[in-house]
Amino acid sequence: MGSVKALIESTTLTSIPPNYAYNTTSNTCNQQNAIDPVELEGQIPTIDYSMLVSGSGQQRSQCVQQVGEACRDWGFFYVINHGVPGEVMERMLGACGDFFDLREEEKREMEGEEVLDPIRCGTSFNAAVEQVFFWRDFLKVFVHPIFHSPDKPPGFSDISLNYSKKVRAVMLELLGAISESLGVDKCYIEKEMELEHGLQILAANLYPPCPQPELAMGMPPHSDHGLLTLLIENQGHGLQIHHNGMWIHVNNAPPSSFLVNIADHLEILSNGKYKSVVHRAVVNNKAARISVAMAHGPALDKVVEPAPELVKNGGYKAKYIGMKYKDYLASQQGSQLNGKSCLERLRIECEPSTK
Ligand SMILES: O=C(O)CCC(=O)C(=O)O
Ligand SMILES: [Fe+2]
Repeated sequence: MGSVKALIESTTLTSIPPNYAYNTTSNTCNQQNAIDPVELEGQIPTIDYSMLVSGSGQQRSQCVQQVGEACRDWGFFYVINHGVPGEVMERMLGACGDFFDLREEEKREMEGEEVLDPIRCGTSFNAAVEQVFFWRDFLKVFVHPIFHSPDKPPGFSDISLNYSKKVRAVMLELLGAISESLGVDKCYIEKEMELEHGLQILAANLYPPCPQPELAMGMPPHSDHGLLTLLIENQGHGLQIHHNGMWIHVNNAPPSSFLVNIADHLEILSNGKYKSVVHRAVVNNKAARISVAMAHGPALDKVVEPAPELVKNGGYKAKYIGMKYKDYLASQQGSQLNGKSCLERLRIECEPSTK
């Protein structure tokens, strides 16, 4: 199937083809889709990363507490002063733009066949199983534990290697703070999830300008697999997160910040103390939007289940059954993306224990 980029460049579109019409009554009459977005500005918490790595003891523990509150109350937060230079982020976004500018035949060589192929590009989310397509082209590359890269465009490999390493260091420090905020040792998540062999996926999204943005959808409501996602974008006005029953526009990112979100396997590991958050990407009719989401998960063969220490600390029974990360990934990426449906299948209904 051709990319959305090729579609809009092949002709002058004044309306979207019917198979991209997502926002029809049959699709939006249920669940989160029906709720109008409500703008709440400046509320997503901001974490000053420098306090974690170079603050005084007191500043650091204050920051760990803020991280814990952001995870508990929002599941999304900005990270500033993280030490990754703004130009490294810009170059990464630029290289992804150059990738999407490759000729269709060049991109087709990198389509991939299986959801676990280390380099995969395409359009929509999983066009093989979808009836309605999303206004989105994507590139997904496994960059850890083994680094992969498309061999085009020139420079992509160096830029993505440098970016991936820098983001990984930030992610590990954040997971350290998250571990501490859960009352366990700083290295707890890193060790338990075998992050030395952890999967890291660079996922680049292109949302070309759309003639009928109110009808199309860039990415449907979903939560991310893995532990933590760090996102950057070339412009705001696209991402929305579902918070307290409302859709919130995310468009006031502090300059050069990462937007970090809790993903499904941190919800499982923390036994639901920190929850992954449903989000979606809408499109606009003015300019192409590019986002680069760096997803960080455990080792592919790791069975993720609620951590015994965290189950006990909370005085609750395990709320999720364990599943191998690889199997979860294959199941989520190989079907239609639909809210938290994949995670819900692992949920155990249980009452608080009496002890
Ligand atoms: O483009 C965005 O802002 C969201 C992308 C996203 O949710 C994802 O890649 O999982
Ligand atoms: Fe996402």
